[in-house]
Amino acid sequence: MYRQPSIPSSNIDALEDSLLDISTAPTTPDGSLTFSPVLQALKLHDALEEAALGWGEQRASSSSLDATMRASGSGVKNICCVGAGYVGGPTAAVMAFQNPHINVTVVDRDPVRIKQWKTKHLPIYEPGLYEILRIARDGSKDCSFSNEATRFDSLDSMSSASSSTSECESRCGYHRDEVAVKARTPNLFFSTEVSKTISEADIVLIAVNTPTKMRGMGAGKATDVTALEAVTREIAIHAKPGAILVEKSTVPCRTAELIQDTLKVHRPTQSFEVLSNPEFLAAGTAISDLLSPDRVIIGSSSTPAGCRAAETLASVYASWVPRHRIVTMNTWSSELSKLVANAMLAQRISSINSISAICEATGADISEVAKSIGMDPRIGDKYLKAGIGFGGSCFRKDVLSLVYLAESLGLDEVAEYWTSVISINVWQRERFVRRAVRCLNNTLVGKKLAVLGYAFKKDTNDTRESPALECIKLLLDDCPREIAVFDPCCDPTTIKVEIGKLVGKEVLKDNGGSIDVYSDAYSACADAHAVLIMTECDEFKTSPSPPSLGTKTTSKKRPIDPRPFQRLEPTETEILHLQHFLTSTFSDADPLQRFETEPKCEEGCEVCFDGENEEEMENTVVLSGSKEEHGKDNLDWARIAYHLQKPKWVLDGRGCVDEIEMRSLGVRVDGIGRSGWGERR
Ligand SMILES: NC(=O)C1=CN([C@@H]2O[C@H](COP(=O)(O)OP(=O)(O)OC[C@H]3O[C@@H](n4cnc5c(N)ncnc54)[C@H](O)[C@@H]3O)[C@@H](O)[C@H]2O)C=CC1
Ligand SMILES: O=C(O)[C@H]1O[C@H](OP(=O)(O)OP(=O)(O)OC[C@H]2O[C@@H](n3ccc(=O)[nH]c3=O)[C@H](O)[C@@H]2O)[C@H](O)[C@@H](O)[C@@H]1O
Repeated sequence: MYRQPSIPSSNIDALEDSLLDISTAPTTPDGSLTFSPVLQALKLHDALEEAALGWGEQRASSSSLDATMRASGSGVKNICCVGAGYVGGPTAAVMAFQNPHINVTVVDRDPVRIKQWKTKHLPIYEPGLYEILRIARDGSKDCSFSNEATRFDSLDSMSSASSSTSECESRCGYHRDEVAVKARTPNLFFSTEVSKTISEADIVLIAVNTPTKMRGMGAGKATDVTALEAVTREIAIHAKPGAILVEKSTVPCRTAELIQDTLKVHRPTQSFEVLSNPEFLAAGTAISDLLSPDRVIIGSSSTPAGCRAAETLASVYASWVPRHRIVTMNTWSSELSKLVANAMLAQRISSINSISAICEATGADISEVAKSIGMDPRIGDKYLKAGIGFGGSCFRKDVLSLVYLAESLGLDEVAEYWTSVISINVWQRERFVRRAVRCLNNTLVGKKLAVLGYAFKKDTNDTRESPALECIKLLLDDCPREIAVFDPCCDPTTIKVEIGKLVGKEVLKDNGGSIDVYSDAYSACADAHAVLIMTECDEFKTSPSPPSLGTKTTSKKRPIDPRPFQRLEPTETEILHLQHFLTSTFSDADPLQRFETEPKCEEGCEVCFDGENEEEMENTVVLSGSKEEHGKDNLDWARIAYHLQKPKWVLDGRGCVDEIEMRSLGVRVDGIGRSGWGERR
């Protein structure tokens, strides 16, 4: 099911190695169903529609100053983004895509990561990322298409955008506008030449990792700014006079001061502006979040130079973000806003999880409670999905950073309040595992458990701070015969390597332990005494799906044809919108014939070699992973149930399965937030 790009480790010194360990880059699961261009089109559709609408609003209200800024980009020619990770890579790609007149270069000290960004085997998986990268990184050809919307009554006789033109023309007998889109030269680059690229940049974005400090003062809470400090030094030495420095990384409040101090030490006679521009994208929806952000926050000093710098950065965003969504404020507010945004989201999850325990004990149903409270617009329905708690690289670290800040300021009550968000999260996982063990007669000895879902959320291969792993560690204490793990977005080898690293190689089946990782759900579940659902993947859901609350919903509706465009020079967002419509309608990865030839991998590329006939693919333009044309199939629970040991158990940590449907298959369900078998016994 997967093509495994085995990533050789970088050959850099020990300190850097340890920092790179913190910065994990899961591999791209080319074989994942989520790579289907049709699915990607459907998922991005809403974001694009919104972006196009936003442009409508903006066009109606935009000032001539905005228009001038967009056209000129306020003189910005080169942007350098330091850090080619989950934030740096996609952010730079979208910035370059939307600003063809600006060269954006992403630099990283990890040569392996940079090499991956230059090939079709990207180091991270995000729906829609590759299409954007293909245009910005590889350039594009001239293309043209009819400005007439596709007529669905004649779809059968059409196969592409251009054939739709001739069909319509011959039928209606008059000439419609053709839209011509000019070729683009590449303007997105990836490099390991950090200092050289910094020295050429008008704007330097800092998007390096800022994990929790693991030792010394503030260990376990404070932010480790080692990587940020190292980059700041590089910038201080090499940046050209007047360059604007931008914190994209999530940083403690008043970090801009630290950066200014470093700059002053190295360049005492020159002044630089430091902006705070935190990123709010979420894993799995990074591209739609970037294309259509709720807001772009820019913090600056209130001096004229600070405001000018903020305007310059705003002008880069204004190429695709409506001006009213770009909010400027003071630097400290901006830095703090990011921590608070994550803390508030995490707090909602802990709040609903705390209520889930009350539901289990009283007979109330958490999904019904969440639905009813979420209908109050003052509360809203997002981030109210109870489960085994939040994971991911940021919520925990950012809440802890806030706790540390409060403690440093002597605000103990505040620190205690936010600490409880983390405590509930840990407690919730433990509760789930306790319930699972209790359902299985308080013993796991000799039993096989199937774990469905390993990534910290659906639609991503990001496994940092995976709640599943924390639960697996707890389950191991009860000595099960086997824990069989499956995740539709993660590569089994990567999961094994990670478990070996974080828990110990001896726990893996290959080394005589009990954990095995499977590439399909049915083998993982065969003969299991219980199936534990740990990630809210759509594939795991029964039908009809339980009400979905909380996480950003993905539209299942077919994209609509955005034509006719009002102007004969559509924006990149509009062209992308059309491309998604055509891709989903005609299952063609390059319906506008815009893509340049995909970069070839080196001779003997391990990823290509792994099960694929590269020669066959060479002359075809494909989007990475687009060979899977079908959608994500929901699991056949009847098939799984048939092969489970009796009594058949599903322990649902993410509210994925319908209890009545499972009962009809002879399966007992126990889950989060409703009284299940656990209480009835
Ligand atoms: N992952 C996410 O979804 C989000 C992350 N953030 C924040 O963005 C920042 C970056 O996060 P990720 O992209 O997830 O991290 P990451 O770990 O995926 O990427 C960071 C990159 O920085 C590179 N790097 C570190 N030190 C360097 C140096 N001195 N010179 C050159 N390159 C260097 C690393 O090699 C790595 O490739 C963090 O502060 C995080 O809190 C913010 C919003 C979302
Ligand atoms: O700073 C960051 O790194 C990012 O952190 C989160 O994004 P992310 O962690 O990628 O994903 P989320 O969708 O927020 O989910 C986080 C965790 O919460 C869990 N969750 C989410 C929503 C919910 O209702 N219930 C719930 O348990 C998810 O399963 C997942 O484990 C924020 O949503 C982003 O805005 C932010 O930029």
